Amino acid sequence: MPHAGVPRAAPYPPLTDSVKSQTSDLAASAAHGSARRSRTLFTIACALATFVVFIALGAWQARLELNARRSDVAHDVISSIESMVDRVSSEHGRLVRLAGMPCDVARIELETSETFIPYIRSAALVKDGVIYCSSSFGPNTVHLSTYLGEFRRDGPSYRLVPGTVAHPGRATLLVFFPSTTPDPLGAGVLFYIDGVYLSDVLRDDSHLGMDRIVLRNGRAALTLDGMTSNVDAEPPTLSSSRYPIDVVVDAAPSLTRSVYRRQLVIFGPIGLAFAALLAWLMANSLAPRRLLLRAVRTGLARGEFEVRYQPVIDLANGACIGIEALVRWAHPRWGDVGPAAFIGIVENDPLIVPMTHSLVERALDDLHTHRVPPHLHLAINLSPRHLQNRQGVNELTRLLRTHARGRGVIAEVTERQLFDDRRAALASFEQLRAIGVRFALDDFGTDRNTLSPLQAFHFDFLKIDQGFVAELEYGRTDLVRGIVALARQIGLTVIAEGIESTRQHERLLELGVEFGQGYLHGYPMTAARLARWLVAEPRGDGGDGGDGLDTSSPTDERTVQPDSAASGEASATSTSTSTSTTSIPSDAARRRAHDA
Ligand SMILES: Nc1nc2c(ncn2[C@@H]2O[C@H](COP(=O)(O)O[C@H]3[C@@H](O)[C@H](n4cnc5c(=O)[nH]c(N)nc54)O[C@@H]3COP(=O)(O)O)[C@@H](O)[C@H]2O)c(=O)[nH]1
Repeated sequence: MPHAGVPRAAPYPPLTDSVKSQTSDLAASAAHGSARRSRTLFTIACALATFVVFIALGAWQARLELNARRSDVAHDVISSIESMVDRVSSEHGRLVRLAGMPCDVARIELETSETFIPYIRSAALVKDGVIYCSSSFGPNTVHLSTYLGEFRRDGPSYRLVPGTVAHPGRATLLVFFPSTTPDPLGAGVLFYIDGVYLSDVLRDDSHLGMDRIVLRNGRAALTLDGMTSNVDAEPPTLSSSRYPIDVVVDAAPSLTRSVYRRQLVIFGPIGLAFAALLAWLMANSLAPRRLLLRAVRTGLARGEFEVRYQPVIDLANGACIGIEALVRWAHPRWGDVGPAAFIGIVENDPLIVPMTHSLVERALDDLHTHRVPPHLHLAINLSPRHLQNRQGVNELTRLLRTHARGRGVIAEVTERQLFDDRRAALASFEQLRAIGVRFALDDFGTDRNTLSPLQAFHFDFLKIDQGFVAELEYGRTDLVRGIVALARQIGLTVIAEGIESTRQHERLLELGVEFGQGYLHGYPMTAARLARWLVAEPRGDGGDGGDGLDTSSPTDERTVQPDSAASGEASATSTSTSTSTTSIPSDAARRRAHDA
C-alpha cells in the first residue's frame, strides 16, 4: 500500500543504454587489456635487464681475468729484471774500489767481472765524470753524462739506453754505482746489462697471448721491436718497488676475444636462466592478482556484486540521516566475500570504474525500489583512480544526474593515490560538485600525508577512522578531540565511523562529533532490511525536516513507517508524524536487533 509520505510520483526511469554500456565487458576488457600489456612489458623489461646484468657480469669477469693475466706477466718481467739488477748490485762493492786506479792496473780484475757477473756485457770505471776504463775495450774516454745525463753522486743511477758508443743500436740497461771516495765530477763503476737478456725476459714463452710488453725507464721504453720513446703517459701494469722501471702489458686481441667468449659462454646461459626464472616468478606472483581481477570481471558481468547499506546517524538524536553503500560479493563458490578481500586490488585497476558505476547504479535502484526516503543521503566510496578517469567521471555524472532523483550524494574518497593525477582529480571534484555531490575525506588520519588533501581538495566532511573511535573506549580522546578541532577550524563536518558501543557514542557526542555510523546503530544491511530497519528502529527524527547534513531533497516528512507487513517487502516511507525521542540503542539491544 503506498504511503502518504513518499509520493511514487515518477516511475523509476529505465537505465539508459549508454549507462549500461559503462559496465560492459568491452570497456572492462579494454582497460584490462592495456593493464595486462603494461604488466607483460614490465616483466619482459625486468627479464631483459636481468640478462643484461649477467652479460655485464661476464664482461666484468673477463676483464678481471685479462687484468690478472696481464699483471702476472708484468710481475714476471719485473721480478726477472729486478733479479738481474740485484745480481749486479751485489757485485758492485768489489769493483767500485777500483774507480780512480789506472786502467792498466785495474783492467785485469775488471775483465773478470764479465765472467762472474751474469747478464752484463761489460763493466767500466768512472773518474771525474768520465768513463776511462772498460772491461771490453780497455782505456776509454766517454763522458758518463752522455748516457746518464744528470746522475746521482750519492746512490745508484739506472738508465735504459738504445745503444752505447761501443755497441750502437744495442739496447742496454746501465747501472752506475758511485764510489764512496768523494769526487764532485763523479767516480764509480758502470755496468752494462745486455739488452739481449732484457729482450729474452720480454719474449718468455709464458707470455703467450700478450700483444705488447713494454719495459720502461724514464722516457725510454724497450719492446720486442726495439727501443722506443716512452712518450704517452700510459699507466703501467706494474712498477718495480726497488728500481725505476715499470712494465706495460697488453693482451692480444685473440686472447681478449677468447677470454670474453669463455665468460659469455658461462654467464650467458646463467643470465638466461635467471631472466626466465624472474619472468616466471613475476608472472606467477602477479597471477593471484590477475586471477582475482578476472573473477571480479566475471562476477560483475554475472551480477554477483551486491550492495549493503549502513545507516549514518545524527548522534544527538539517533535519527538516520543517510546511508553508506558498501559492496559485497555473493560469490557462487566462495560464498559472501567482503570488500577487504578484493577492493584494494580492484581499486588499483581500471576495473574499479565500471565496478563503482554498477554499484552506484544498483544502489540508486535499490533505494528507489525500497522507497528509502530521498532525504537520506547516499554515501558512496569513490576511488581516486575513478576520479582520475575522465570518461568514468562523465558516466557517473550522467548516472547521478538522471537517477539520483534529488537524493544527496556524498562521495567518500581516501587520500591514497589522490595526488597521482591531481589535476584530473580536481577537475572531477569540480564536475561532481556542480551536480550537487559533496565529498568526504574517508579514513582520516590513517595515511601519512593527511593534511595535504584537505588543502588541495574541497571536502565537506571528514570521516574519523574507526581506529580512533575504538580508542575512545579506553578513554583516549585526544586524537579525536584534535581532529574535531581541526575540522571545525576549516569548516568540515565530522562523521565518525566504526561506533560499536554506547561509550564511544557518548564520548563522540561530548567531543562535539555530530554524525556517525557503526555496528551500534546498524550493521551494513540489504536494501530490504534497511527499509525494515528504518521503520522498526527506535530513533529520533530530524525534527525540522533537515538532517543536519543537508543532503536531501526538501521534504518535511521524516519519520519512516512500516509498509504493508503482509507484503513481506518492507518499504520505508515518510509520514508527517514526527517523534522526538532521542534513542541510542544499548549494546545488548543492538546485538539483539542484528541477530534478529
Ligand atoms: N572503492 C570502494 N570501496 C569500498 C566499497 N565498499 C566498501 N569499500 C571499502 O572497503 C573497505 C572495507 O569495507 P567493509 O568491509 O564494508 O567495512 C565497512 C564497514 O562494514 C565497516 N564498519 C562499519 N561499522 C563498523 C563498526 O562498528 N565496527 C567495525 N569494526 N567495522 C565497521 O567499516 C567499513 C566502513 O568503510 P568506510 O566508511 O568506507 O571507511 C572499506 O575501506 C570501505 O571503504 C565500494 O563499493 N567501493
